[in-house]
Amino acid sequence: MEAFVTLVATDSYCPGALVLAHRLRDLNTTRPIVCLVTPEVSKNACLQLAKVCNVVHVNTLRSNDDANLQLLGRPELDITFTKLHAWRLTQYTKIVFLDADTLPLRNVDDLFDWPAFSAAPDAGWPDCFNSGVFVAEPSESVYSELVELASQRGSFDGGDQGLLNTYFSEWSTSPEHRLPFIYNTTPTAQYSYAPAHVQYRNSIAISHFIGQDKPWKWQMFSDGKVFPRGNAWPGLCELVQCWWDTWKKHYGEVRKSRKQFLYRSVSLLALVF
Ligand SMILES: O=c1ccn([C@@H]2O[C@H](COP(=O)(O)OP(=O)(O)O[C@H]3O[C@H](CO)[C@@H](O)[C@H](O)[C@H]3O)[C@@H](O)[C@H]2O)c(=O)[nH]1
Ligand SMILES: [Mn+2]
Repeated sequence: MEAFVTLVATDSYCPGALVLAHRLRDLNTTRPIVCLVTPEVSKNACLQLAKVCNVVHVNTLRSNDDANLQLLGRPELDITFTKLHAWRLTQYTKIVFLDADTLPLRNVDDLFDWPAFSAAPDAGWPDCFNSGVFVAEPSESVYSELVELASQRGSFDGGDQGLLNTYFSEWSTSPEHRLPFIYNTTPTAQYSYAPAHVQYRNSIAISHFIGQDKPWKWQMFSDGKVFPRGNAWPGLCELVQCWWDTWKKHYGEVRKSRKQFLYRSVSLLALVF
């Protein structure tokens, strides 16, 4: 059996996982969806998640690597080592891991045709893979080796991506394990090559909102259209709109804020749970 797997280590990423799971289902996946959940996640969030996926409780794995996380500018990503628990899901022969901030734009069951370990290049350093989308075969021994490597050498970015790139270092020289970029496009990357996003828009399989600006932090006008954040370019607004349309489809319209003009996403969890 094969499964999609995601991770919710804090309530703040729960909306992401809910939209991801609904989206996979709306796009008619034939595979079960597993959500790894840590003890930090509230009971209410777990209840909501359990309605759309199989919740698997795991303990939090932290990198405790403040220096490298500082370099990455993301101190909150110390908990991403928890992702390693995906290798312990040995009841599945193959898994496709998707970060909670990914949004499939079409059915992506074809990812299961790829060999383990497969991943797509990272936009910031294409000789490294981005660890938000990968194909893997669960294995207790790989899990143990990853944990061992983490304790011996740590991660060069303080998160799972640095560790996994060190462990699967042959990835960069094995083309058969290199997923096309359309499986993990990153429209929020600092250098995101906007013209290519426009040119290949219809080929994108998965959009991945890397960085701190997650779709659930955006606001919306009362007509349901997203309020462009910062210098967001039109293609990005369209993708965030797609995320919000999925949310609205399954959880209804978000209540009007006191200002009457904008729907506030910040109170989104409170509105649903
Ligand atoms: O407070 C948190 C932080 C992260 N997560 C989970 O961990 C994932 C990774 O965090 P995210 O904010 O998505 O990281 P990115 O901005 O995507 O940054 C990059 O760097 C991370 C650390 O190496 C990798 O985990 C990512 O896959 C990679 O894209 C999320 O999607 C969630 O599934 C939580 O549940 N709560
Ligand atoms: Mn991510």
